[in-house]
Parts: sequence; C-alpha cells; structure tokens
Amino acid sequence: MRTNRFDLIAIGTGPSASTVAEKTADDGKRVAVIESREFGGTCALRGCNPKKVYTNAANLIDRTRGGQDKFIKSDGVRVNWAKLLEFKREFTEPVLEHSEASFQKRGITTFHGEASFVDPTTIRVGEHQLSSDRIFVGVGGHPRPLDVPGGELAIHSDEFLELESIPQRFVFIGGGYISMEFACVAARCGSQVVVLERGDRVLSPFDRDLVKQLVRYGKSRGLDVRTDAEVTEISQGDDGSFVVQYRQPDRNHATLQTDLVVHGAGRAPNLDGLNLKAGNVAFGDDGIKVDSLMRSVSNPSVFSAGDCADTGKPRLTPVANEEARVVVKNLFAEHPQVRPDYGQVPKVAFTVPPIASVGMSQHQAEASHKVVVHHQDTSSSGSVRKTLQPCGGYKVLIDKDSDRILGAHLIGPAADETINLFALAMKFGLTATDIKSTLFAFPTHASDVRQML
Ligand SMILES: Cc1cc2nc3c(=O)[nH]c(=O)nc-3n(C[C@H](O)[C@H](O)[C@H](O)COP(=O)(O)OP(=O)(O)OC[C@H]3O[C@@H](n4cnc5c(N)ncnc54)[C@H](O)[C@@H]3O)c2cc1C
Ligand SMILES: NC(=O)c1ccc[n+]([C@@H]2O[C@H](COP(=O)([O-])OP(=O)(O)OC[C@H]3O[C@@H](n4cnc5c(N)ncnc54)[C@H](O)[C@@H]3O)[C@@H](O)[C@H]2O)c1
Repeated sequence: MRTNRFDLIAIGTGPSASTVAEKTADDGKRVAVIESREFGGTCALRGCNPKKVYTNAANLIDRTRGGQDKFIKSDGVRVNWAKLLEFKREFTEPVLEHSEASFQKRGITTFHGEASFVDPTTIRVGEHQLSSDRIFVGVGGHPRPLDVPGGELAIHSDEFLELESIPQRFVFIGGGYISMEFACVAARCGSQVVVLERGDRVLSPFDRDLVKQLVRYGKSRGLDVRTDAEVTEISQGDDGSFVVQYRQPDRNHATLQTDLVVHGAGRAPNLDGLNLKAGNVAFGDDGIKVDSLMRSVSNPSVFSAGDCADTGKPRLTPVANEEARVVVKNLFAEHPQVRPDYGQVPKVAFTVPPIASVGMSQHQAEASHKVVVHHQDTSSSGSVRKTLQPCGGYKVLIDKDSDRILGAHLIGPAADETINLFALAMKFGLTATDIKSTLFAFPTHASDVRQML
C-alpha cells in the first residue's frame, strides 16, 4: 500500500476539524481531511442548526396559540410536519452539497471512510495509508449505548430530525438538552409527550428554580416530565407500539405505552474505531487525554479538540471552536504556548421558551462569596406578556464585595440572546453598576437587564 505524506491529517469535518484543516490549508500547508459520514459534522447536519429550525417552529406555534385567546383568529394552529422537514432540509442540503467541495477548493485532499491509526504518525482510511507528523482528531461523539434490555429500539436525535411524520405519543429517555429540546418540539406539534429522567431534576446545567418554571409551563401545554424515573426496559408489541418500563422510588415499576421512544440519555466520544492504542494516543471514557495546549498527553504528533477531547468543558460548538483556534496556533509553533480562553461558557437549552445560564450556580456562588441574589418570576411582566409566551424569569448573582456578576440565569423569550450580554460583561469584569449605567434600546429584552441588577 502506497503511503501519502501530508503536513496535517485532520479526522472529522465538524466545527473543530474543519477550522483546523481550513486555516492550516490557507497557510499553504498540504492537508488531508477524512470523514466517515457525510461531510459537514454534527452541528451543521444533525445538531445545533437543524435543531434550531424545529425549536423556532415550536416557539412560533406556542406564541401563536398564546395569541389565539386574544387577537389571532383561527380554529387551531397545527403543524405541517412534512413541510417542516422540507424547511429543515433547506439548511442541511447546501451543507451536504458544498462542504466537501469547499475543502477541495482550498486545496485540501478529501477522503471518505473511517480513519484508524496504524502507528503514531500513520492513518489508514479504506485502501489509503496517510502519514504526517501532525494529526488532528476531531471525531465528535455519538449517543451512548442505552444499557437496558431493548435499548436499541429507541431512536436517536439524528433520526428524530429526519422523521417523516410525527406520532401521537412519544417517550423521551433522559431529561438533558436533547430530550428537553425535542420533547418541547413534539409537544407543541401536538403529540402526547413523556420525559423520563432518572435524576431528581431535568436540565441539570441550569438553575433549579427556573427549570421548575419551565416544567410547569410545559405541563400546561402537554409535556409530562417525570423525575426519579429510571428506564429499565423497552419492548415492542405485535401492533408496533412500544412499552417502556421504568423504576420510581415510591413504586416498584411503572410502564408506559407509546408510539416512539427517543434516546436522550447522553453521548460519548467517537473513539471506538480509531485504534488509538496503535497510535499511542491515551484516552478514557471522557475522550482523548490532552494537555492545556490541546496536544495528546502521550503522542506529541496528535492534537484533539471538541466533543472527543477530555477537557472537562461542556460539549458545545463554541467550545470546539475555541479549542480549534488554539490547535491552529500550536500545531506548527516551535514553542507552542497558546491555551484556550474559555471565559465563562454561556449555555442555552432551546426549549419552549429557552433557558440559559452563564457562570456560577447559586449554590457555587454562595459557597465561595457574599452574594446578592436577584431572583424573580417575570411571567406576568409587560415585556414577557407582550410576546404571548407567558413564562419568564431571572436569577442574577452579584458579588457583594466587588459588585461583579458571578452568575446569570434566565428563562423566557430572548433568554438565548440576552445571556450573551452577561457573558460579555463577565468576561470583561464589568460591575452591576457599569451595566446599569449603560443605555439599552427600549423596549427590548436587553433593556430588562437593568432591572435584574
Ligand atoms: C441534537 C444535537 C443538538 C445540539 N445542539 C447544540 C446547540 O444548540 N449548541 C451547541 O453549542 N452545541 C450543540 N450540540 C453539540 C455540538 O453539535 C457539538 O458540540 C459540536 O458539533 C462538536 O464539534 P466537533 O468538531 O467536536 O465534532 P462533530 O461536529 O461531532 O464532528 C465530528 C465528525 O467526525 C466524524 N468522524 C467520527 N469518527 C470518525 C472516524 N473514525 N473517521 C473519520 N471521521 C470520523 C463524524 O462523522 C463527524 O462528522 C448539539 C448536539 C446534538 C447531537
Ligand atoms: N442546546 C445545546 O447546546 C445542546 C443541545 C443538544 C445537545 N447538546 C450537547 O449534547 C450533549 C448530550 O446531550 P444529551 O441530552 O443526550 O445528554 P445529557 O448528558 O445532557 O443528558 C442526559 C440525561 O439522561 C439521563 N439518563 C441517563 N440514563 C437514563 C435512564 N436509563 N433513564 C432515565 N434517564 C437517564 C441523565 O441523568 C441525564 O440527565 C449535551 O451534554 C450537550 O453537550 C447541546
């Protein structure tokens, strides 16, 4: 087998690998990119972007229904699911069509297939063998296998985003980002939806009080969230429907009959087929072990970033992008020294309405600082009611000594946008007084921030 030599081999085409490959090629280096599925990665094809089409639709339906009792005249708002799927494809199909060509236009050599290490500087893909002193691994993740009998009967988020029609009944396993976002979509589109979460709360990265508000609002709109409910078995009957068994502390076992079961019980790094041992690349359950320069701790030729790198950071696109920026700086540096500047990573679950968070939780802040807590349910305030989606609230944590923001937690219309103001303020150390002294356009959701401080 002939071996092709490159300055860089990038494995994957998600946000992390495409940034690393493109910037390196733009610098005049010989780059190879390998992708085992469609070119474009999770975020653009099966994650953030297509998902947002569905959650925007669900929020629109929710608000339109909110107006029906008031000034919108119609005999019921219904979704045309097939058209929604078509609309989603308007955003994914261009990626499918153009992604590989755009690598090639930059002079990057593209390969299709599953990459695996042959030795610390050699990669095999299909019939090809490629070698380089620099290999970037940005292979992302996949749904963690559901370790219960019948676990394989549950569909994954990829399949949810490609459903041709929407069934009457759904059960979602897990109460994290994926389940709660998709469950809100399904419920607003008319299905009966149950979320089963084994922990004592859903959406654990978000503020407990605001999550309670979200669950209450969802309940009044067809979304049934059950906590302390661990799924133990899934089976399928002769009529094609499914039975989900789960355990709750107060009962032995409960069962639910449903038309579709969706796995939202967590994801794991895509490391299985990479033969990392042959590449001398150390890894664990949480991904490839990297140092603070994003380099493998065991093989100096290998860098990694994004969902498959074990950094302890949330597995989100902005995190993957920041780590990729660092890799680009360090790959060919004589003395690599750039480290990620994560700042405070803002998090948003695109539920109905969205919920957002940046910085410390109330518990973390109170354990380490003297804290002023500004917490309010704003569902009945004018600015929230005007949106026809009466669910809003905030919890802002301010350090009593320095007047700086320690954490901000928001729910409601535009929470997904407003959280970025807090991220900016926190990164640059603005005080609550600085923010309050800034004029914001009115009436906007940003202008509500002054009342939160
Ligand atoms: C349903 C869903 C919704 C999401 N929503 C959001 C959101 O709203 N906001 C947000 O910030 N994040 C979101 N995320 C997370 C976000 O998509 C990821 O954090 C991001 O895509 C990580 O980028 P990456 O480059 O690490 O990997 P990916 O984007 O996962 O790309 C990895 C690529 O590597 C390929 N690959 C895997 N193994 C091999 C191999 N052996 N050889 C060759 N190629 C291989 C894969 O096919 C894939 O194309 C969402 C994720 C999901 C699943
Ligand atoms: N808006 C966003 O930024 C966004 C959206 C989707 C996904 N993501 C990324 O994808 C990752 C994976 O998302 P996810 O929602 O699959 O995982 P997650 O880790 O966020 O949540 C999984 C949940 O499933 C529960 N669970 C596990 N096994 C269970 C069982 N047998 N029965 C009942 N509950 C069970 C866990 O307790 C947990 O609460 C996220 O952590 C995030 O990094 C981000």
